[in-house]
Amino acid sequence: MKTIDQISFNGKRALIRVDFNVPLDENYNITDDNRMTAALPTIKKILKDGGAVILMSHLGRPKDGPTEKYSLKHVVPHLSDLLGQQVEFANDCIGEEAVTKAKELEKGEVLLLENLRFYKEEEKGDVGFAEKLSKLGDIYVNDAFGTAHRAHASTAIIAQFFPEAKFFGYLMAAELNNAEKILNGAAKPFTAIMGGSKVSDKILLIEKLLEKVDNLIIGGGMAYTFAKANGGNIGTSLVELDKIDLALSLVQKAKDKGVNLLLPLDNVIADAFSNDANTDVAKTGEIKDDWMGLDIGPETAALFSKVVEESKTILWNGPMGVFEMEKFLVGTKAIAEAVAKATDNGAFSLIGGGDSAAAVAKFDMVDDVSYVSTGGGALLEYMEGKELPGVKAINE
Ligand SMILES: Nc1ncnc2c1ncn2[C@@H]1O[C@H](COP(=O)(O)OP(=O)(O)OP(=O)(O)O)[C@@H](O)[C@H]1O
Ligand SMILES: O=C(O)[C@H](O)COP(=O)(O)O
Repeated sequence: MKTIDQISFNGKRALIRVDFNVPLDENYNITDDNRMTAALPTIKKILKDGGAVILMSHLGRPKDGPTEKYSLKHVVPHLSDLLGQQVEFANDCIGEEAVTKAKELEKGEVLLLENLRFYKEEEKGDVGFAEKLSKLGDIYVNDAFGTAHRAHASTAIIAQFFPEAKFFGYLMAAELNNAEKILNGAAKPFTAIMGGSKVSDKILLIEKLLEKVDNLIIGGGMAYTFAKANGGNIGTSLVELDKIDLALSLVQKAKDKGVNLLLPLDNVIADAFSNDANTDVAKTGEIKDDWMGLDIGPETAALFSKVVEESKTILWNGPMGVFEMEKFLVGTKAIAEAVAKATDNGAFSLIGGGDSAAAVAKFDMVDDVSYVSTGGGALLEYMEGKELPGVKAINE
């Protein structure tokens, strides 16, 4: 793997694509900085070598050019704190200001460019735009694992302008190495825990995992499509009616492959999608009309936890319930505790990005699992066996 360990950045300007697409609250405070802290080792190595750093990223999905809400200037104070030095900011990612500021950077200094997606050329993978960006640095480093599944100007197209000077950052290398431990050579028993809102987002991954795992646990909103497929009453729970046949075929496939497929036995149900709702516990398939399942029930949590605790490799993607609300986080927390226990007993545990990572962070358990990925969609696509454009661009 071509990583930044292979060169010295002394006297060079490194143009680093990072994924600082972090959640911000209404006052522009960063509510989860995992993606920023994860990029620090790469930045620090380059500065220590005697290089200068130019960071580029997207934030959100702006549709109409420059928008206050999506400005990366909001992350400058926190990034400066994390690095222990003032980070410069360019109000545009290309153009005169960016060029001048990049050129004037001294050894050990850091410049952050404004949101790349203020130009529609970024998502289009425009070659001319990529070329303009490429002029800002001597060496291109891709450390944006979270965006590696996008063939955008800054994540993939730009690499052609650095045929001899393109490298993976440490975060990218760590993400790929950890994903590899799951994909190839997972110690058994191997358990995958799938949750979250929709089956449709995870079909390909589930199919791929059926080839590899011993146990497949399905919880969260997606479990109700399976419950419905089995003919039960699910009340007003989340369901994808057009995926019922698919759910049945996945159950059959699991049987054919000898995979132990575990679905919820009971559920915490509520009479409204609210933390103030009345709650009860119902067996799967026996949810009252007008009530909805918002978490796995206690019997299920105990069953899932037992299987997880006995595992040697664990992949977890998607919460077991609506963990954002206090009343419905118990199931997700029980699973997090089981994963932590297994990890303590020597298992390798990888937490997929997005909401499962947010849940583990909320429970303050990030250090109790083996690895929390910064990738949401990127990790899913990598696990599905797809070649990520951001990875391919450095490798070829
Ligand atoms: N029973 C349920 N009913 C409704 N929503 C649910 C239920 N269980 C979980 N959810 C919601 O599903 C959401 C997470 O689903 P998603 O598919 O996005 O998960 P993820 O894969 O972890 O996240 P990401 O896609 O960001 O990587 C959470 O906001 C959670 O509240
Ligand atoms: O949050 C993510 O998954 C990445 O930053 C990619 O963002 P995108 O889905 O808007 O391309």
